Amino acid sequence: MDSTSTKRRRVQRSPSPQYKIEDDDSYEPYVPVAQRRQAKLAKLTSWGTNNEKDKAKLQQEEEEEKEDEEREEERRKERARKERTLLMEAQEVHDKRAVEDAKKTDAEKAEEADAEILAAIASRRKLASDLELAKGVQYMQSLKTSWRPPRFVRERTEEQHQRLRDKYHIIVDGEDIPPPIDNFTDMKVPEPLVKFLKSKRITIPTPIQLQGIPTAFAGRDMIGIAFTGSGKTLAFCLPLIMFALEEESRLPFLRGEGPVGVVLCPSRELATQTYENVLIWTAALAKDGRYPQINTLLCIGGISMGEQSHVLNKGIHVVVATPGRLIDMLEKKRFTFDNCKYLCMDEADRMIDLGFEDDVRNIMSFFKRQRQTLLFSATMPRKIQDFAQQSLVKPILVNVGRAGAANLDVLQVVEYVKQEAKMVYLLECLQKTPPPVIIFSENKNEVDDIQEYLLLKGVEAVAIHGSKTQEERQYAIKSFKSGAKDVMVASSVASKGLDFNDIQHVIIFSMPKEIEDYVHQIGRTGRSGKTGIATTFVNMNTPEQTLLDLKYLLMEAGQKVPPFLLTIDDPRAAQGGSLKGCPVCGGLGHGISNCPKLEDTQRRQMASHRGDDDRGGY
Ligand SMILES: Nc1ncnc2c1ncn2[C@@H]1O[C@H](COP(=O)(O)OP(=O)(O)OP(=O)(O)O)[C@@H](O)[C@H]1O
Repeated sequence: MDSTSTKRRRVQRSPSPQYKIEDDDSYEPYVPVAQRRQAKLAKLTSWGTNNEKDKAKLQQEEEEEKEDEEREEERRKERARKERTLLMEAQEVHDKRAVEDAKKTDAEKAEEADAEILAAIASRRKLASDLELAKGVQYMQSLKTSWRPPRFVRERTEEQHQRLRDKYHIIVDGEDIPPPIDNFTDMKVPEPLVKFLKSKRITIPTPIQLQGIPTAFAGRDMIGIAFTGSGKTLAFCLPLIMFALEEESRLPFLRGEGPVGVVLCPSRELATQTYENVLIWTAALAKDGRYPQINTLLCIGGISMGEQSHVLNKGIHVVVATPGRLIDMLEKKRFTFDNCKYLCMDEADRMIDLGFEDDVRNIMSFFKRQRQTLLFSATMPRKIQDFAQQSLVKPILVNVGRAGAANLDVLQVVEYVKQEAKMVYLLECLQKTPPPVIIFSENKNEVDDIQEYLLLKGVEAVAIHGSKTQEERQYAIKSFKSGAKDVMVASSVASKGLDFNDIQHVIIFSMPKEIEDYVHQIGRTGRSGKTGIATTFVNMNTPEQTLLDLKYLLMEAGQKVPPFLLTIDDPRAAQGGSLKGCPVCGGLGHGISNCPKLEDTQRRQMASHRGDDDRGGY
């Protein structure tokens, strides 16, 4: 800017709080432009000179002044723009948002609120161990194994693979997905084991096995989701047994060496059952004489590890454990995970979900090298899937049916039974099918009351819940499994993963608040392709939201919905909102903001912060 214009600006501005005059001494009163022009004209006229030169000069000066004025006006506007207060801007943003909000429907607003809650709970740390997180270790490639699909399978096109998946309703997601194989022999499962499985009527792989076993054999991290009773145990145990066989054949394990892999379970009962399966399958291999003995250790609370000393004194190939006892053993260095490279979590959503996440992270910190991680469950809400997926290496998702959907082989009957009429009606219900029957109740005292009532009525019943001793629990399972007892009354302890022979009928005496628990409970029947019945008692004590979850689940499974359930309206439908399942529990009848599981988890977390958490199952 030149000095003339500076000066001109000074004279043109009247003092105001906003435009401070820099040099008061040079102040000149403001003379409007028109007045100045008049003065100039008068001056020229008075000189009596009317020549062309003077006129041109006057014109030029006028033009310059005009330009100056325009420039000044521009600057003024610019300054005004810059000096708009933040408050004004904030007000504008607020007004704009208010207009946008007014346009949104209640359902859209609710959806936004749900997304915010989900984002808040999803911001948890990854599942990688503390050590891995601290060292910033991040594995980018999956583990390499020596397993290859047979050549004729490799030569199939991707379209052929997909056709096979479509045939069995298998949904997969991930990079470089190994091919599905619909035959155990083609999967290269050792012949004596194939023979043994055949003797147990396991001849054709189930959908989760057909895609899950090749995926695990190929060393890939995976999330396996499939209906209750669809053979997930074999899908994750077989690969571990094969890896153990391979390592033992290469260099036999000596005392203090191993394990090759570990299977983590959320309850002692489930761990015991998985352990027994591994024992049977590895024994079938060893019996053949061509394969080495695989040593398996059961590592659960409530049993003396002295009983397992015969295994601890040898090299260990496989460990089946509950988290609490496993951490204890690792801390005492009874064995190490220095060479462990396979970690499978059964009922994984439970393990990660209900406050056991830190235990799992702690267990992971004992691994000294890259591992293959597998998560399996019948219910795996989106929140857990997202969370787990971030923590696995190039994971493959193998999904058979919707996660959390009921097994279609179970006939679901829901009956309205008044609280005081339940016991009597229970006896009537027991007549529906021959034994064995399981009765579920949410409450330990109620479990005891039901057992007592049935015993009085001459029904051979055992009971199992978290407050029973380990011996009592073992006795109940053993006598029920062997057929010595006809009825087992259980709290949710027995609902997850336990595989009893040919349960005919499941009676849910009190409907659990969380629909996932219901799915697991009815899933004790209708296993391995057989059909079963589930009768559920509901009444006015059952929360409406639970009833809505139940209504949608029945509709999804194509089951008969009783009239009293049909009359319950979904408030979300009234708002015109979407009826997507809850990402926290998978329930179809509510959103995240009123998820009973989220409430429970938060309550549990608060309890654990206070130090009064009950981890009874361990
Ligand atoms: N390919 C197969 N063909 C027939 N039966 C099978 C097959 N694979 C496993 N089974 C049998 O099916 C039953 C259920 O298997 P398993 O306990 O592994 O189910 P699951 O999917 O883990 O169920 P849950 O989700 O309830 O734990 C078992 O008795 C098992 O022996």
